[in-house]
Amino acid sequence: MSSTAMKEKPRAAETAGLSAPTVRVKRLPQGEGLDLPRYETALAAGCDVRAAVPEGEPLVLKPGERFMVPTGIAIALPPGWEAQMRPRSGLAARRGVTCVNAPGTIDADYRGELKVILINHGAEDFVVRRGDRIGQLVIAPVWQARFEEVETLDETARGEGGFGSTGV
Ligand SMILES: O=c1ccn([C@H]2C[C@H](O)[C@@H](COP(=O)(O)OP(=O)(O)OP(=O)(O)O)O2)c(=O)[nH]1
Repeated sequence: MSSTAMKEKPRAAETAGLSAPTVRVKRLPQGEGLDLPRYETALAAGCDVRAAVPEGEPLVLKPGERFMVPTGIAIALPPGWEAQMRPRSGLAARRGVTCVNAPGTIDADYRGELKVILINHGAEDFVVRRGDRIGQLVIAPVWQARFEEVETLDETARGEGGFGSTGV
């Protein structure tokens, strides 16, 4: 990371009228020695997470295979925030490797190890080595709504149209 990125205080959330949350990160034994998530550029939205597969024991994802890759970290988000586990576009574009469940949802009350559920949509084996950057975390505010059961919903111009109803 550039030292400029480190010195600048987080700005994007402040633009939206919120102050940046503090996310507590716990390094798990299998994450020993790996870099913790960090923003690589001043206004990056995501922080890369790394594969905590054992040293010298790379994981091989054959075409079509998927695997829940450990990251060696657990986090505590403050209430009202979520983390999204998203694919890295470079891996997607170059290798066809993405997250099956993108964006993965990390709940504020989850304390287990973060995992990246990778799938290899490419035509070649994809090798994951210890420390490889396999996904990125985006921290975002989230609401818990009140759900209210009703008999009828208000009418709209769209009505029940969806799934391409407006054409291509
Ligand atoms: O890509 C992901 C998605 C989820 N999780 C963790 C954090 C999240 O809080 C927990 C549960 O995820 P989710 O709610 O999507 O899973 P579920 O299948 O609905 O399981 P549960 O019944 O445990 O909520 O799993 C990850 O580590 N990586």
